[in-house]
Amino acid sequence: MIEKQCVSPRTCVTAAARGDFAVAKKLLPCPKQWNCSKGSEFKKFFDILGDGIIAVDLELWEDLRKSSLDLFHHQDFQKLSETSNTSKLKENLVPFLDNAAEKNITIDLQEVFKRFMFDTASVLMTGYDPMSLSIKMPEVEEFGEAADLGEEAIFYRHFKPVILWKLQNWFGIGHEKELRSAWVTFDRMLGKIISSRREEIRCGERGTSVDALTYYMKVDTTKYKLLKPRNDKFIRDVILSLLVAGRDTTSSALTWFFWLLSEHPRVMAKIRHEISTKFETEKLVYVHAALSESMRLYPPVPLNHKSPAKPDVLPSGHRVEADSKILISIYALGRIRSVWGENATEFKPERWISDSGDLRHEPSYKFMAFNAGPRACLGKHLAFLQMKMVAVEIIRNYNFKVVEGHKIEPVPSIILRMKHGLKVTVTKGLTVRLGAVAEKINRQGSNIVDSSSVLHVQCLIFLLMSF
Ligand code: HEM
Repeated sequence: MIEKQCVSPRTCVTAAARGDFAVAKKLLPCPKQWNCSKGSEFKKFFDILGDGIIAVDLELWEDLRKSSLDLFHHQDFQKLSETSNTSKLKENLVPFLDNAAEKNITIDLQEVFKRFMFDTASVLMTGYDPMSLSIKMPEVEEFGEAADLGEEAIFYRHFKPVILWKLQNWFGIGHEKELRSAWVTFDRMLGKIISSRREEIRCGERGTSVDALTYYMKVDTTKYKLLKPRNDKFIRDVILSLLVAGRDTTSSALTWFFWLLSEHPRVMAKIRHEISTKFETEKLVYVHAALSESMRLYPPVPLNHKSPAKPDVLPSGHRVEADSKILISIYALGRIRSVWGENATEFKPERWISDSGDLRHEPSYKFMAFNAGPRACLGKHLAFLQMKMVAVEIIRNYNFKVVEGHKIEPVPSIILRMKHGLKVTVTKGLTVRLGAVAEKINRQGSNIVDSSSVLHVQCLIFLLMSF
């Protein structure tokens, strides 16, 4: 068990998460002994991701993790993220919302966030802007549709006997049919981008590019021996994982956040007050608290998959065998009363704020939306920054109202999306209409399909399947 093997388990996993593998290894001589891998079954479920960071274990993962850390910490990469967010906001999101407000068009905020995140993630990871969000929105966003359907198919693999989904895949039927076509879409789209970048690099162009694609095509293999910068399939795997990690999670988080705000006018009023008095994103304590609170209740990645490298004992006292499948319900964890208190199911951003008015730090093992330990999310900081920029821009300039009677229901998927999207109408200006607030308070809970109960059923199924 990790607690028994480590001199100091917290130091060990924290060191690994930071990328201090030397420190981590001193405490635990071999990464295999961290007993924290995802296991061979995970790789089978997520075969579409190939050898990308999300799906692999051990030494290859270590090289990918360390090289990604180098990239994510690079000042130019962080600058690229900030400038692409700013320009997408000004040049695409604002004109899109202005147009919707002017023409009184109902829009799907979930679709808007997905496209926004796809465009910005694509600029950051590939240097290419697909322009999927614009006033003349292309009807189908190919990558997004493929990712959504692929993620649903992977979710169902968790329930089916392996032989069944393999046969379905072989014959191209059911959800496996969608997964196969998603695979073709990813290969085609990334194949084109990779070959044109190789050509640009060959011609001496893109010398100063800092996107992930260029970085991995030129990655230092004396430092990262297992990476294969010249292998197109390898590059496709690396970039696909980064794209999926950046796009789907952040758009899911923003969608649930905006829905929760529409249900809690008191929180919205406090956010409006904060953003009218503070102008730097780092100082937006209440916005940060509200985003964390939203992800506690609606974690974009609701499940986490672990597989012990050798027999182990969980902190609960349960014995687990080597290679057994352990699914942790992050969704359930965020709602447990003994962990979060009697008001665990309520949306209360104040729980994240200390008496002195600063942000209250919650350990990652308690707030697991970004995972904990060596495989913790690498993009947490970027994600918070991006979400705050988008939230502030929208809240400062627009009022939005969820369409009367619109059903809020989660899709059974490995990413917590809304089944029917988030349909809203938008108006310009900061004025909070008091009538609308009162009306909202009266309506609270009246037309919401209880998403909690749907997800509780999902969690229960998972628990039953894993034991
Ligand atoms: C609200 C936004 C986000 C949430 C909730 C989130 C959550 C997570 C979670 C739960 C994991 C662990 C997945 C697993 O073990 O299967 C993860 C891993 C990861 N995330 Fe994020 N993520 C977010 C945004 C981002 C962004 C914007 C990026 C990149 C720009 C990113 C990059 C990564 C990477 C590279 C990993 C793999 C880490 C590893 O396996 O070592 N994430 N994220």
